[in-house]
Amino acid sequence: MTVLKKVAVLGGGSFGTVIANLIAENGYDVQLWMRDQQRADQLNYEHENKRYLPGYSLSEKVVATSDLQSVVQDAELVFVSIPSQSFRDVIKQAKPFINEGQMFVSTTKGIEAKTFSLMSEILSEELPGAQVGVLSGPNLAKEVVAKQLTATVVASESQLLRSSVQTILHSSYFRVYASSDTYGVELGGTLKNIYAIAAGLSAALGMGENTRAMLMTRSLAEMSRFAVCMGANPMTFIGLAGVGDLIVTCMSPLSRNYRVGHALGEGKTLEEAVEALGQVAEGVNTIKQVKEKASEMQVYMPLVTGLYEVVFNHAPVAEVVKMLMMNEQSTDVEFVLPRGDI
Ligand SMILES: NC(=O)C1=CN([C@@H]2O[C@H](COP(=O)(O)OP(=O)(O)OC[C@H]3O[C@@H](n4cnc5c(N)ncnc54)[C@H](O)[C@@H]3O)[C@@H](O)[C@H]2O)C=CC1
Ligand SMILES: O=C(CO)COP(=O)(O)O
Repeated sequence: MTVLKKVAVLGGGSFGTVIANLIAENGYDVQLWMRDQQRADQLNYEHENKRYLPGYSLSEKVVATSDLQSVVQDAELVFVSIPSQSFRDVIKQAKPFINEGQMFVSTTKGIEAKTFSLMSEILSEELPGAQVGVLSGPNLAKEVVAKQLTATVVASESQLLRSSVQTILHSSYFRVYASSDTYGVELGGTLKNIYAIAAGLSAALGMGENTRAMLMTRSLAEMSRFAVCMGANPMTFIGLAGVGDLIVTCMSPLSRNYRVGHALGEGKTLEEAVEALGQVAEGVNTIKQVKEKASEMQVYMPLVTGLYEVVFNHAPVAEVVKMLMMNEQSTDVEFVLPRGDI
C-alpha cells in the first residue's frame, strides 16, 4: 500500500475543498492552498468554507494557507482544482518549488483558450518531471461533502499515481475507479459541461423529458464523435467520466453549467447568468473552444453549433431547434461501431 507523508490541494473553491476534506476524513493531514489568507484563516477557525460550501462542516485536518511554497514543496501528491483559465498561471507560480517525480492530479474540467490544452497537457508542459493524472466523474461538490454515495475515475499512465489516489480518496461513500485513458477521461468531464447548459436552457423553456432524453443521448454521440477524432477511446464515454457525468450535470440544478443554461432560458443575458452564479461554469468557454476545433477538424457537431448561436449570437432558440429537428435526415445513422463513427 502507498504511504503518503504530504498531500496538498491547490484551489479553495467548491471542489478543492471537497477533495481536501475527503483526504482529511480518511485520516491524512492535508494542506489546502487558497489565494486569500483571510478566507484561509476563516476556514481554519470555523472548519467551514463559508463562500463555497456554506453549512457543511469540514474535518479539522484540513489546514488552509495562502503560502504556496509551503503547500507544494515536498508534497508527494498535489491535486489541482483551479479553473481552467487560471490553471497555467498557478502552476507557473508553483513551479520554482517543485521537484522531479511529484504527482499532480487535475480535477479541472475545462480547456485553455487559444491553445486548446487540457489541464493534464498544461501540467506535462510546465512540469516535465512530474507524474500527471486527472480525476473526473459525476461528482457534484455539494453531494460529495454531504457524503452521498459517489464514484469517480482517476486516469494516468502512472500506476503509482493511480493507486496513490485510490488509497487516499477511497472511502465508504467515495469509490475511485482507475483508467489509463487520461485524455478521454479529461475530455469527457470537459465536454459534458456544454450539454449541461443546453439541458438547463431546455428545462427553463418547459421542454419535456422526451426532449431531455434525446438531448442527452445525442450529446453523448456528439461528444464521443469529437473525442474519437481527438484520439480518445470511445469506451471511456460509456463510463463514469462520460455518460455518468453527462447525466448528473444535465439533470441536477446543483450543476453550475445547468444553472447558467436555466438562467438563459429565463431570459437573462449571459453576463447576468454568470454574474449571478458567482462560481465557475467552465462550459461557457468550452462551447467556443470546441466549436472552433470542430470546424477546424471538420467534425459534425450540430448541438455545439446551435448552442453557440443561441449563447453568443442571440439566435432565437425556436429557430435553432427547428434547424436541428428539420435538417437533412438521410445522414442520420444512430451509431456505427466499432470505428466510432457515432
Ligand atoms: N464544483 C463541482 O461540483 C466540481 C467542479 N469540478 C471542476 O473543478 C474546477 C474548479 O471548480 P470549483 O472548485 O467548483 O470552482 P469554484 O468557482 O467553486 O472555485 C474556484 C476556486 O478557484 C480559485 N481561483 C480562481 N482563480 C484563481 C487564481 N488565479 N489563483 C488562485 N486561485 C484561483 C477561486 O478563488 C476559488 O477558490 C472546475 O474546472 C470545475 O469544472 C470538478 C468536479 C466537480
Ligand atoms: O462537474 C461537475 C459534476 O461532476 C460539476 O458540474 P458544474 O461545474 O456544472 O457544477
